Amino acid sequence: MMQTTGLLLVNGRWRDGGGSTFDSIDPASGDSLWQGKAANREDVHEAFTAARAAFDDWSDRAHGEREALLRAYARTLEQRKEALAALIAREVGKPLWEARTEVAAMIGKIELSIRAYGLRTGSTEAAGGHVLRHKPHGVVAVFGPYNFPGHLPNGHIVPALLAGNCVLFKPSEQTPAVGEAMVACWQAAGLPAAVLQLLQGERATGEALAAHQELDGLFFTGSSRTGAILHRQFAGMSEKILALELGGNNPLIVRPVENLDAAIHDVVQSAFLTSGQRCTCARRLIVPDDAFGRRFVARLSEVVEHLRIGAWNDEPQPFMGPVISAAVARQLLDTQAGLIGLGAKVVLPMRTLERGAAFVTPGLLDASDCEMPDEEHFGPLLKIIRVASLADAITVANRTRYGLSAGFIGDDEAEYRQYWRRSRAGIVNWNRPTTGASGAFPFGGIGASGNHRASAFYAADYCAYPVASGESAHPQLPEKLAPGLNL
Ligand SMILES: NC(=O)c1ccc[n+]([C@@H]2O[C@H](COP(=O)([O-])OP(=O)(O)OC[C@H]3O[C@@H](n4cnc5c(N)ncnc54)[C@H](O)[C@@H]3O)[C@@H](O)[C@H]2O)c1
Ligand SMILES: O=CCC[C@H](NC(=O)CCC(=O)O)C(=O)O
Repeated sequence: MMQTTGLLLVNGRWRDGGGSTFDSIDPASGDSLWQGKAANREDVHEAFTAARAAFDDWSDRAHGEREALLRAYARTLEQRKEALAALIAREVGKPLWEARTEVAAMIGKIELSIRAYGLRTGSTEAAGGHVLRHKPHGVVAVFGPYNFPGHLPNGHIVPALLAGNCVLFKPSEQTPAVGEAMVACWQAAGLPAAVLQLLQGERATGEALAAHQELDGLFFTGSSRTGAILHRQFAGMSEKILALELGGNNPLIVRPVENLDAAIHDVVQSAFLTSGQRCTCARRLIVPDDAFGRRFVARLSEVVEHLRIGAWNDEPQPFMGPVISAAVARQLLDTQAGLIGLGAKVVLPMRTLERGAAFVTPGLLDASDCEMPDEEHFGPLLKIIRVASLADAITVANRTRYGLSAGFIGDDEAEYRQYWRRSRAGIVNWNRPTTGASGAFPFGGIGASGNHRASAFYAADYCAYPVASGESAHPQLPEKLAPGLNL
């Protein structure tokens, strides 16, 4: 297992924070796996001062030099990949097989970001001495969520550094160990001091970072609730760039298919991968209210009931692990009880396992006859809604203020095209899970799922701003002077 220290990295020095102590708990065992002190306002201020001082040198470096540092970081990740995967798995609770895919995505992000920078934010020249270049914003903060503690902050940090920004990184307070291990990889790769700094902490640290006057931009992945707070906080500050990657209440429409089990597979991957803790997870399954729909739900229930649930290192490996904490498991069970109180019928109950308080089984509720709140329930709880027609399915799918991912399962292409035209989401899939988006494409949502700054391949766009220049090595008189001008 990778060793971590519980320290901050400020101006190239690992040291204690001045704030209160907090722990990271392995959700499977309940053991503390990391303990450290949060960064307080003074720590945050010191990090901003150091980042500002480091910025000119870092942004002046040749682009190729920054690319080389990114590749050195990728090599370090490659060398440490097994240990890093084990740490991710243990801290989040996801199975080792899945944590390995997270590390692979982190490594893959390097070449994708280099390609994206060239295609979306590189330099171009046009006739007449017109040149387009891009410049970094300056000092930016990255706040990460707990469900992908490596891959998602990495998806902001890599393109931000490549563009020449200095970054202050605050991992989720639930996954500080992975945040530390990731920053240690950058340091081992030779990144100069203060170009990337680590500020551990809870909400107060995030608030101090977001409110600092030296901040030029904030790249945030997390809940829509926190995203809305930050959006309000940044109102009237058009000089600061804010990229929000938020949650969803994602619909998945099911229509007749020949291969029932292939369709069930896609639903399970959509709703229960990572114990339902992916922003792209399907939350609402919209099925026909007929014999096919009933057969579909019966088979789904049978398959879901037998999903293997276990700890990250169990053998054989489980499909899914615990949720992030016992507190979150309790909240999910309360949510289930609340929905039942509103009239939802239990198809398969979510319940706690004796294995530990953070282990819950996946639940299925039939919510056809009740008014459900338009909320993201971030866990393995799928609501089923029966509808009479495709038109009704589309109406129900769009009945949300969110717009992250959406899916359509069905053999009829014309029906899918009809849905695609009416859908309101940044990711719309056909006969594929709603999860597992490609890093080679933009990734982001509309509505309450973001602020129109898609990440993944388009992260390059919010990491640099365009500068258009008309250039000439020497002043030159034009062939024709303006009327009334004599030279
Ligand atoms: N769209 C995406 O790309 C994407 C990806 C992963 C997760 N998510 C979403 O993230 C959520 C799960 O992650 P989470 O629970 O860690 O999110 P969260 O919003 O609780 O926390 C995210 C980060 O914000 C910080 N924070 C919380 N309140 C703050 C405040 N008032 N000011 C400044 N910082 C504050 C936290 O400390 C943490 O670092 C889900 O809603 C999920 O859908 C979205
Ligand atoms: O939890 C939210 C992210 C889910 C994940 N999305 C990506 O990995 C986007 C691609 C990228 O950022 O490179 C998914 O779709 O499962």
